[in-house]
Amino acid sequence: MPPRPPAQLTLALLKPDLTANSIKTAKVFAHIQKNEFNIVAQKKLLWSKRDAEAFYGEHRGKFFFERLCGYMTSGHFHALILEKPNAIQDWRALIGPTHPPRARINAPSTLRSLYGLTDTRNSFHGSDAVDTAKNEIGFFFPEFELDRWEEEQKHRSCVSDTKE
Ligand SMILES: Nc1nc2c(ncn2[C@H]2C[C@H](O)[C@@H](COP(=O)(O)OP(=O)(O)OP(=O)(O)O)O2)c(=O)[nH]1
Ligand SMILES: Nc1ncnc2c1ncn2[C@@H]1O[C@H](COP(=O)(O)OP(=O)(O)O)[C@@H](O)[C@H]1O
Ligand SMILES: [Mg+2]
Repeated sequence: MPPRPPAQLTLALLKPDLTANSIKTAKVFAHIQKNEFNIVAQKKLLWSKRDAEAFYGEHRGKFFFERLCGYMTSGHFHALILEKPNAIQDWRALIGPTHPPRARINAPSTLRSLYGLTDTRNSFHGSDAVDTAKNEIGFFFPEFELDRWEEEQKHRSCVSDTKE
């Protein structure tokens, strides 16, 4: 039996346009399960403008920054911690390219292709790297004990190694 690859965490958002539609939201949770992501934590929240500007600070000054913050404060949305081997890369691959109109041409089976509306209202977010995921998990889930989770991963891999 090959050793079990280590699990990884990523921060996923189901943005307000999607969360407002309970049928589409249920379908997305089914996609998450079908793609074998484990939901380690989840919350539904409503952002202030300050929250949105803090999270998307890297885009301050870009032409779409105001409309992005307006979109992200337009309603409640889901924040999830997803766990899977290669969770960061797999979730980014599942949601697809940033712009849904292009995704519908280049990546038609991705979630942004299926559910995204426009370049700004693209319905999903996924952390883009290990450090980003750590920061974004801390941003949404300050109560989540990431160090403890990492210790548990080390223990799990030791146990599975000794079983080999
Ligand atoms: N470089 C640049 N691109 C722009 C500007 N304004 C709009 N665009 C781009 C953004 C989108 O990729 C595309 C369509 O713009 P829209 O105003 O329809 O924005 P978007 O598609 O994000 O729709 P939405 O804001 O959700 O209503 O054109 C701009 O001032 N500079
Ligand atoms: N050219 C654009 N026009 C409108 N909105 C954009 C554009 N580029 C990015 N955005 C919005 O800003 C968010 C963050 O952008 P970025 O980090 O580049 O993409 P991603 O969310 O795929 O990592 C995007 O999810 C989208 O909502
Ligand atoms: Mg990004």
